[in-house]
Amino acid sequence: IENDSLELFSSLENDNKQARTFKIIVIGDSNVGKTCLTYRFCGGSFLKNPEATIGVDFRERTVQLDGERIKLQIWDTAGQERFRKSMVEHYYRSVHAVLFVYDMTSLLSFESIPEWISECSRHSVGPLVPQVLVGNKCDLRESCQVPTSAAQSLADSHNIPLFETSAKDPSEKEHIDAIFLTLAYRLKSNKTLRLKQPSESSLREMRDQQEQDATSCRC
Ligand SMILES: Nc1nc2c(ncn2[C@@H]2O[C@H](COP(=O)(O)OP(=O)(O)OP(=O)(O)O)[C@@H](O)[C@H]2O)c(=O)[nH]1
Ligand SMILES: [Mg+2]
Repeated sequence: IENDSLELFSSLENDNKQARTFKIIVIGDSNVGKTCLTYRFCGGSFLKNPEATIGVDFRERTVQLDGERIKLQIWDTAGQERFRKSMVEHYYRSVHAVLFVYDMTSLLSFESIPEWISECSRHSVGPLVPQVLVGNKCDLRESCQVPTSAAQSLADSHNIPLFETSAKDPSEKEHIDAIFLTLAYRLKSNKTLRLKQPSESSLREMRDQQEQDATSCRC
């Protein structure tokens, strides 16, 4: 009886324990599908007519990994320079993982990846921060401009895993889950990570900035 009640107690304790939260930023050129990918992961469906992201959109999903609840706080960032420049510092502050995205039908978006990687390092995102490279829009096979071999060698040279997927194709839904879960597993087992949460005041400051950007440069 004693054993049973101990087990019950520890499982109750587990349920009550707050889920650990990890901040994942999604980075890449405008129009590559960052909003659609994050929407697919958090909302389940394909977002048909997304607008260009201004500043950042927050999405969230809690997953259960080996009996632990993990909350993934996903920062869907803006690809357009004018909608992101005032926010860059906020993107990288206390980030736990990074997802780089390019569009498989746009060579230019792929050629930007090294710049996104170096922006990351300039903001002191070190090698302990899990990263993945994602080629999106694999459903548009005929218009593909980025050979898998080229993407793979870029990924290898940075020691980052590569995934090719589609936010649009419903049969890729589980694959998108797996991409985010790859990061979540690495975060869960990385005991050395500091789990600093963004403070309320810095979030407020960021939202004010976002409103300013939205009203001043919709041209
Ligand atoms: N065919 C296809 N189209 C996609 C896919 N993902 C996104 N799109 C389309 O690509 C366009 C851009 O998608 P977004 O998700 O808004 O791109 P973004 O990277 O968030 O762009 P910014 O917010 O400006 O940085 C939209 O017209 C989407 O419908 C995909 O997997 N396949
Ligand atoms: Mg967007």
